[in-house]
Amino acid sequence: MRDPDRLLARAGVRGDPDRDQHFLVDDRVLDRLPTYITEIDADASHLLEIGGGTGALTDRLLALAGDDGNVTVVERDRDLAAFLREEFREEIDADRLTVIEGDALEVDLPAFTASVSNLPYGVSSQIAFRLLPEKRPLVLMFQQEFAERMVAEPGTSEYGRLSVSTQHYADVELVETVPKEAFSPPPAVESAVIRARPRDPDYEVDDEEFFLRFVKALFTQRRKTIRNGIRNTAHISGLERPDAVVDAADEDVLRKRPDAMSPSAFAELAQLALEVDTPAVDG
Ligand SMILES: C[S@@+](CC[C@H](N)C(=O)[O-])C[C@H]1O[C@@H](n2cnc3c(N)ncnc32)[C@H](O)[C@@H]1O
Repeated sequence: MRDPDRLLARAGVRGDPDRDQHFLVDDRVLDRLPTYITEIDADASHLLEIGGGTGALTDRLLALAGDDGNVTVVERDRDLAAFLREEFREEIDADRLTVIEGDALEVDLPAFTASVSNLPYGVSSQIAFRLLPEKRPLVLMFQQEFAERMVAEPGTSEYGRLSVSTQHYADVELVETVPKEAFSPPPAVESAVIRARPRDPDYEVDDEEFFLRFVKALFTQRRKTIRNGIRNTAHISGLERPDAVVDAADEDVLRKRPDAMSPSAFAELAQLALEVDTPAVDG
C-alpha cells in the first residue's frame, strides 16, 4: 500500500483547512476503512470516493475493488486532481480508476456499488444526503458530533432531524472514532466513521418529501409539544390546516416532544397530516 506521508510529499501539498483538506496519515485507520465494507459482504466492484486528496484511501479502495473492479474518485481541487491522475496513471490506463475533477455536490455521480469516503466536513451533510437516497452501503467519515447525531436513538439529546432523516434510508452505526492526530493537518475536532446499510424503513410514507419536511419543522420546536409544534411550524411543513391535524391526532402523541418520537411515530403522524390536510408544495 502507498505510504500516506510519501504521497503527501510527492504531491507537494499542505492540506488547506479552508478547503476542507485534512489528509489521513494514520495507516491503521486507512487500512481499517475498507474492512467495514468487507465485513458486511457488500459488493465492492465499483467504489465511489468523495474527496480523493492525495490518494491514500483511493489506493486502499483499488485493492478492495480488485483487478476486475473499479473506483471513481471525485476531487474538487485542481492540483490534487492532477496529482491523482499522475500518481495513478497505471490504474487509470487499466480502466480501474476514474478521476472526476469537480464539486461532489454538482458532478454527475456514477452508478457505484458502495462508497468509502473521508468527507470534506464543510459539505458533509449535503454529500451524505446525496449518497443516502442511492441506497448503497456507505462508510463515511464525519465530525464526531455530527456522526453521533446521525446514529442517535429517540430519547437522547443527540436525537433530532438528522437522526430521523438518516435512518429513513439506512441502518446506521458508528464504527470508529478517529483522533485529530490521524490527519494532516489535524482538524479542530474529533472525527468518527459511520457505516450505513440501506434498507426500506419499517413504516410507510406516501410523500417522502413532506415526511422529511414535517420532521424538520417539528424539530425546530424541539422543546415544545407536538401539539404546539404542528401549530407553530405550518410555514415550514406547508400544512394549511394545522388545527385540523391537531384535532385528528392522538392525545398521547400530541403531548410528546419531538425527541421522544420514533421515526415510525413521525411517519404515522405525517400520514395522518396528509389525510386531513393537503400541504402546499415548497418553493
Ligand atoms: C478530508 S479530505 C480527505 C482526503 C483523502 N481522501 C484522505 O482521506 O486523506 C477531503 C478532500 O475533499 C476535497 N474536497 C473539498 N470539497 C470538495 C467538494 N465539494 N467536492 C469534491 N471534493 C472536495 C478536498 O480537496 C480534500 O482533498
